[in-house]
Amino acid sequence: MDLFEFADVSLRIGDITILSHVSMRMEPGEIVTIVGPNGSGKSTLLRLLIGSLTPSEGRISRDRGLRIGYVPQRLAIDPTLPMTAADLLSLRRKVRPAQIAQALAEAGVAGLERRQISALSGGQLQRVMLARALLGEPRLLVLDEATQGLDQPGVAAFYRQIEQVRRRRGCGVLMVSHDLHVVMSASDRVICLNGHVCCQGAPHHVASAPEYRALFGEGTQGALALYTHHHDHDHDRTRAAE
Ligand SMILES: Nc1ncnc2c1ncn2[C@@H]1O[C@H](COP(=O)(O)OP(=O)(O)OP(=O)(O)O)[C@@H](O)[C@H]1O
Repeated sequence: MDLFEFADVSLRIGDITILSHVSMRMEPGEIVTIVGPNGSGKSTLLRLLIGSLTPSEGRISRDRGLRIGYVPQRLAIDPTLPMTAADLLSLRRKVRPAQIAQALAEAGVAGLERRQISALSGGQLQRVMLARALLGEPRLLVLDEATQGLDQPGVAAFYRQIEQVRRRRGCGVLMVSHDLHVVMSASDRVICLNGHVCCQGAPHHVASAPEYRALFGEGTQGALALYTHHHDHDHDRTRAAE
């Protein structure tokens, strides 16, 4: 059974069509990355998946009892509040100190229980957020630009951590990222979104596209190369005016 399936899902808010006829599915243990330009609906798709938005049309089915661990773009609470990493991990559920220690270790930040959130580096904070998601024993990890603000080595290290988690737990990983040159190597499949699914496939197919190679290494422009790969259709027909 797939972890989840989107069948011809559209989302409109007011007069604006944000997502149009999106169909996708994920198998257990897969790492899938969603790329696309700003405003292309990536975060909206994740919100539909975790159930905080409902489709206007189409159907989203999730495997029975699917537990999703969500790592947001940034912390929704003030990071300067006096709060330790252990406090953050205990906010939503009652957890034993041993569970906290184990989750932090698995996320690559062992021993930081008593550290104030305000004293964590960006990379450490993202790992604490990952630890928080792992506490729910997810079968699917969902990461929304979780490496924003990290430097290049920090980004690469974070994705290595994610791969380790996947290897150890066998959970699926769905992520939105602009760090295409890094996530390409870590992903089983890449989906390019621009209000609808433009193209998708194995990273090596995408990486061999001349458009991609021409732009490879030019930071987030790599995402643009992927986005133009196999581009044989007109976006204006499926997007409402923004
Ligand atoms: N609640 C809302 N009401 C109206 N428009 C919305 C709402 N939420 C999102 N949008 C619009 O939907 C579009 C897609 O937004 P979304 O945040 O999903 O894009 P994104 O691909 O994640 O962008 P980015 O790469 O900049 O994070 C944008 O044009 C945004 O303005």
